[in-house]
Amino acid sequence: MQEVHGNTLGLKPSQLHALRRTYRRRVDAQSIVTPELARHLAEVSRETNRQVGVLLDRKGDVQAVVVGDARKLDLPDVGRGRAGESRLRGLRLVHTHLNGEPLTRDDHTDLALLRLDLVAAIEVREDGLPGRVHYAHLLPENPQGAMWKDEEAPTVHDLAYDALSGALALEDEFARARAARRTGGRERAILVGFGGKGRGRAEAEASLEELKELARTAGVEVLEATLQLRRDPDPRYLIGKGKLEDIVLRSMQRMATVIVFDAELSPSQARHIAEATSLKILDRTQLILDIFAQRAQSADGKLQVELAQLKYLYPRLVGRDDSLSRLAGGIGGRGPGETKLEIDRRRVRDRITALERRIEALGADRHLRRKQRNARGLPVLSIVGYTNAGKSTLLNALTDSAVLAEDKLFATLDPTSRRLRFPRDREVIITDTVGFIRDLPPDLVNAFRATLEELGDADLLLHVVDASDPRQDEQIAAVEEILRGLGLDGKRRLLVLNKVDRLPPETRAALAQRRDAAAVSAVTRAGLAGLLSRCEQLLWTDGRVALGDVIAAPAGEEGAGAAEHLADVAAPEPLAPEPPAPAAASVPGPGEPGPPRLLPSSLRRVS
Ligand SMILES: Nc1nc2c(ncn2[C@@H]2O[C@H](COP(=O)(O)OP(=O)(O)OP(=O)(O)O)[C@@H](O)[C@H]2O)c(=O)[nH]1
Ligand SMILES: [Mg+2]
Repeated sequence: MQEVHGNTLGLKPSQLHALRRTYRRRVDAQSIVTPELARHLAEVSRETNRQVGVLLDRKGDVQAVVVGDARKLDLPDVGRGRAGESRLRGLRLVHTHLNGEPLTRDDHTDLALLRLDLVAAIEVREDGLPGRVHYAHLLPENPQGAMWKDEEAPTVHDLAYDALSGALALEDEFARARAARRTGGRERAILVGFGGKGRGRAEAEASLEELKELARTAGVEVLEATLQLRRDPDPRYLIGKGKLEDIVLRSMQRMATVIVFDAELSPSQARHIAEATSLKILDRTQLILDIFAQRAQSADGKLQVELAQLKYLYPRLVGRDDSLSRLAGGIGGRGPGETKLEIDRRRVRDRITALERRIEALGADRHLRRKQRNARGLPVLSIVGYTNAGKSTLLNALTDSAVLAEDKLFATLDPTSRRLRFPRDREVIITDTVGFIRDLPPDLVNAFRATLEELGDADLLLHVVDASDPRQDEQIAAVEEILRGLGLDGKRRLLVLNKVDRLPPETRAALAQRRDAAAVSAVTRAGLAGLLSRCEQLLWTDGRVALGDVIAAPAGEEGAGAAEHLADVAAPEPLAPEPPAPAAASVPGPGEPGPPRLLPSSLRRVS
């Protein structure tokens, strides 16, 4: 005889026996419950003063008998992981309520989370006979956003709902909606912010805003964003279990395909959450990695992103295999190459080693080219700054070129260099770099170390800030922190407050003064002449004397003012077009003439 699940402790042998006998009962496939079964459940329930329930399959056979306490019933594990997003579980729960209450929150949660065909509660009357029946089934996506429909019947005899056809029709609807969504193609995400000790509400909210930007950049449709403040992170789920339940319910309602956490999840948290929700789970780092994977253009960039992804993935490749398939494909599972993530740990490790070697080899090339460039003795001006600060736009404005600039995070991945000519025939190399971001994943910093180390050659760093962004203080701090991590904090740099066209004129000069910065607008070109003369001063007047000092240049007076044209200040000169990716043999040997252009291709584009 099969086991009776749940709260069986303290039941009399006769009661247990009656419960076990329930397994012999059958219902026809269409009916929610038969009057006989309802009477039996009500009787045992009244006698034990506990809720009693059965899980019926689609043939109408009893799959499990469960007993709870007077107010609730805990279902046994009915198997985790959905058969498919458009499928229901193929089980309906029929149980008793002792206090005449309608369906509870727990009932609805079970219905939704377990994707049951149906949940029914039979009121048990004082006399132990079955009374009203409340039942609910899930609903397809609807404009009201309702997840389920509640119905009731005065007695078991009045139940007219066809449970089997109802479930099949629903599955059809789900499948149709799913197919329609698939043609839409975009991932649909719920974002989850997290704050607590060491991260107050304001900071957590700002960070969540940034996560929205990241998601947008990654091409994810953000359905909603929710924030949890909690003193200590839950070791298992990061957020509280109740909150997670809410999120899963919402995700079902909104047909989300992915949940993105604004935190770095430990491998075990990611696994537990994925198991509890059957959804794809991403954290902030993975989202950033995905953006990089989508954007990497150069061979070097692709290798570096792949390396970072694999390093992130490696500790997560434990346990159930399907954690892998859940990671593979779509957002977060995209590799820049044709690498499939369905490879085992050993192959991942081998791949990591191989990638590291190749990146190192490319690094040696780069080193050689840099030496050549340094031999030419041109000063190097490198633009750094938070992502989306306007670095590429500034480079374009200064050199009249057309580097991709757009209102997305990490528009630039590969460093680009241009020649910039100052008056008196002075020339510099000006380079644009990948944008920084708060909590830049360490694997990514490491992977891009090779690219970023070029910053070590810079004579001056132009730290570009979006002066119109309310988060600029944190952004400046984040950039400084990353520069420190790269050992570049000793470099002299000039703060450039960009986008001042968005500020009221009277605050521009004050802000520039306070931060001892140059105020510019890369778009209207205001302040560019002033910026250039400060660069000139730092490079040639003060420059080369106190290398390694952070120079506090005289406070600027520019910032306000009409658009200034640069035509007579700087004659921009784009570099020669890039030749096809050079083979190792194409690196000129000693004495050989270098490439007929000012800059080695490695700087224009990492190759
Ligand atoms: N209003 C205004 N918008 C600007 C200015 N400079 C840049 N932008 C806009 O800011 C957005 C980002 O510019 P980018 O030049 O791509 O920024 P970036 O720093 O290179 O960004 P990443 O490469 O993504 O790190 C674009 O939509 C630009 O048009 C400016 O001076 N004023
Ligand atoms: Mg850029």
